[in-house]
Amino acid sequence: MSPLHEERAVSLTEFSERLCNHMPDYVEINDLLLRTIIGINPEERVNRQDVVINIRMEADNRPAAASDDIEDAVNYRTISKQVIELVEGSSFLLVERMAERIAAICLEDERVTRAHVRVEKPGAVRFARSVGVSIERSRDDHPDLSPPA
Ligand SMILES: Nc1nc2c(c(=O)[nH]1)N=C([C@H](O)[C@@H](O)CO)CN2
Repeated sequence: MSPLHEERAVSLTEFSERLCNHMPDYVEINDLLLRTIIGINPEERVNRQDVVINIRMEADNRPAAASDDIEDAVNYRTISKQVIELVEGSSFLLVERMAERIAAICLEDERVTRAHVRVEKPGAVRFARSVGVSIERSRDDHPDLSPPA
């Protein structure tokens, strides 16, 4: 192999190692406990119940770390307020629909490349601590959203 090709091969190897080893940054909202109408059973349609929401948003945290300016951060307080407004004002039948709508809120911030959302209903099923769903959605799953920043 010529020196030029060997050099290029090394850089491709290094590139793939960096790509495979790159751990994303996250902004997290943990154990957001809200009460809402959620469920398919008649009593769930009239009585509010607890839901526990966990959110992990992939976003490059380095700009905010460098500037120490909240404007450069995905503000978890802003996202939390939007999620609280959605959930407390909703009456979804399934936790899947709630999780999808929460992921869409997260991805409205163009710095968020991927949203991990878990929605749980504590005590909704007898003998289980909680039941629920976990989803991961990227900007590609929402073509109507702007491309990554
Ligand atoms: N995959 C799902 N299964 C079930 C849901 C749900 O939202 N997603 N909901 C129910 C009931 O509302 C249950 O939470 C209370 O009996 C059952 N299965």
